[in-house]
Amino acid sequence: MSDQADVVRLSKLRELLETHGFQFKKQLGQNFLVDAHVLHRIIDAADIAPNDGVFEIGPGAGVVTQALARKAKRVLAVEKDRSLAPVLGSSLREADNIDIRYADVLELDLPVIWQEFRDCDRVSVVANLPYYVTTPILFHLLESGVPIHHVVVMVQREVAQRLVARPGTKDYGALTVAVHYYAQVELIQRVSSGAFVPPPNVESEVVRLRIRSEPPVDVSNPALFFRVVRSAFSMRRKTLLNNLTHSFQIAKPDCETLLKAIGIDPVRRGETLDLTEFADITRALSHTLR
Ligand SMILES: C[S@@+](CC[C@H](N)C(=O)[O-])C[C@H]1O[C@@H](n2cnc3c(N)ncnc32)[C@H](O)[C@@H]1O
Repeated sequence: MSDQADVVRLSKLRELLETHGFQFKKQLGQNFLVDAHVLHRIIDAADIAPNDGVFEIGPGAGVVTQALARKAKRVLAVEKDRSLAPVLGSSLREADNIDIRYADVLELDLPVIWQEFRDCDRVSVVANLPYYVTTPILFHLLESGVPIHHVVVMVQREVAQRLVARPGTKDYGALTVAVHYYAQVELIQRVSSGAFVPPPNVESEVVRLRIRSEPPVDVSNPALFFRVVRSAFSMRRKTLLNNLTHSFQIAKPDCETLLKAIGIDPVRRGETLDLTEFADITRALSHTLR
């Protein structure tokens, strides 16, 4: 179906929801997309080939789902709100390559779900995310170990800025470092609140995460790497030395020697360190903690 069909469908969204007596649930982050231009930017960014699978989180009324199904081999979408079943049953009735599961995505065993994409060349994740669970969902995906090509997601603009922040800036934090460990992040499109029904009270942004095949830094112990990152940002105004000694229970002089040995000034703040420096600290600490 054509792009024009999306415009028509979007204009009928309210009618479809009313027909089925659907009530929006704010607590589930239900802000449905009604802007055809933004929809097409999402689909373009997902760059789906005919033999690809797509995992969609939160199909809502199925607007993004339908557009994805026109490009992909199969779409598996997981929706927490069962009351959307009649709406989705009606909006997706013509597609035979869409499978909807009613579940909380955070409770799904993703390696098991990925089995269903066995016959697909690549699998991407696409979602207009429910903002109240953005970070847990991103980590559920990234830490699952399943092979993901791209993740194209609509997030709150504030989160998008944190994802692309540079060391030494106020937006740079544990989320930035952790996501960069797994992926390269690109900003795709700023989206105003008028693109949704009902409009959220924050601005949004579409971002694309290109999942790395290998981490960008050599970290022999990823669990320790993430502990170091969390520790460095645990008290932002404290020095690296203070945060690390507190989290890892090492004597201050020993920690100072360790940091100096790898060329890192102990009085720096965690927010000034880049990924390579976090990796250096992890390796040094793994010898000390042995
Ligand atoms: C921002 S809306 C997006 C709806 C639709 N994709 C669109 O773009 O119009 C987020 C959707 O995620 C669903 N949702 C919320 N929490 C969820 C969870 N934990 N697991 C799966 N779906 C969830 C909501 O019910 C809602 O349909």
